[in-house]
Amino acid sequence: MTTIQKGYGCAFGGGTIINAVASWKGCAYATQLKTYAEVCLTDTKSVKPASSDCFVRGSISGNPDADTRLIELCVQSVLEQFDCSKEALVLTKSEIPIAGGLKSSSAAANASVIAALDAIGEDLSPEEIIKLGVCAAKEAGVTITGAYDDACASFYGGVAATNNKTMELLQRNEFHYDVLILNPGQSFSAETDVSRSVLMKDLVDIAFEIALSGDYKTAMKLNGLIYCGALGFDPEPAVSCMAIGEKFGVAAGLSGTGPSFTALLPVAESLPETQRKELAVVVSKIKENWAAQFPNGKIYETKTCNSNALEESRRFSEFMKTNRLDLKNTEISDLKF
Ligand SMILES: Nc1ncnc2c1ncn2[C@@H]1O[C@H](COP(=O)(O)OP(=O)(O)OP(=O)(O)O)[C@@H](O)[C@H]1O
Ligand SMILES: O=C(O)C1=C[C@@H](O)[C@@H](O)[C@H](O)C1
Repeated sequence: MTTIQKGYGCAFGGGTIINAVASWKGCAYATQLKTYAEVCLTDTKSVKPASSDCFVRGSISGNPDADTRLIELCVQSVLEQFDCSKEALVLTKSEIPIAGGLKSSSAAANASVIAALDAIGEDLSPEEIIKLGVCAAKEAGVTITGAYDDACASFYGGVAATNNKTMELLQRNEFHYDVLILNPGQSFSAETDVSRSVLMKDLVDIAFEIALSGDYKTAMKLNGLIYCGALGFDPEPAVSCMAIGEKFGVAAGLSGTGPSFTALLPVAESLPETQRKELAVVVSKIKENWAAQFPNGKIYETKTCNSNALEESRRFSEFMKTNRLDLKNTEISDLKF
């Protein structure tokens, strides 16, 4: 089997302002945690189909048991759209924990669609790229509403409010915060209780209007408490974090369908020296507090992201191709482009 063309894409993970499961309307923001994808087109029929209708074989670095159907469907859709009869391998490498509520599926979908386009040398509009990934996510069964909100945040960066039923982007803004993430460990975001969430539709609608008014932090706090109530999560990680970060107006809440929580803090570099030091103490205290609550959990320190995934992907592709690298043998920490 010979690889004849390669393509690269990447996209961002994120956090939730409003989970769309209750009312189809959602709002999400992008973080700097990324998923990278590499697509290799091959010139023989030796790629073993993952299922009878699929001529793309996927793998997820470091996660041999994870479900690869989403990325296979993404690449297959691109090849079909351009009548490309080649077979393909798609590999992802990611900083985003899988199925934790941190938009891992949206990032993987956007990254693999972009990588497939790069491999065949074709373009689609941002909207077409996002919708292709959302359709693949629906087909793969990894989403309830299609998660167009997450997909838009992962692609455009910033904060995006959408109607997931009509796949409309209602609002997109720049979003500048430092972000703390608690991933408690267990991952089951696909197994959420939809009917208990829908019970809260009237409350979530109020939170969504608050988000549209631009008060994203209040919307996020409200959304977090509503969904913790509906889904049986203890809101303590969010409340204790906000108590520690009160002086800095820290907002925190459940992300997606859980189990992760995210917190928005002021951008440290934007503060005067003394406050920056105080903020660093607050960050340490939040991390200690979360670690005590979830000894097996993982804590991530990142920032919101306001870059566009397609532009980021072009830089990534050029870096990989110029340096003749392949994703399998390259550490994420070495992807400096
Ligand atoms: N790096 C990745 N590479 C390939 N597929 C991935 C990757 N990350 C996630 N997925 C796919 O997405 C699925 C998880 O989707 P799920 O919606 O449950 O998680 P999430 O997107 O992290 O959560 P949420 O939508 O609540 O933010 C995985 O089972 C896998 O199929
Ligand atoms: O599966 C879905 O449809 C969704 C899952 C979560 O990420 C939510 O945050 C999102 O709004 C919708």
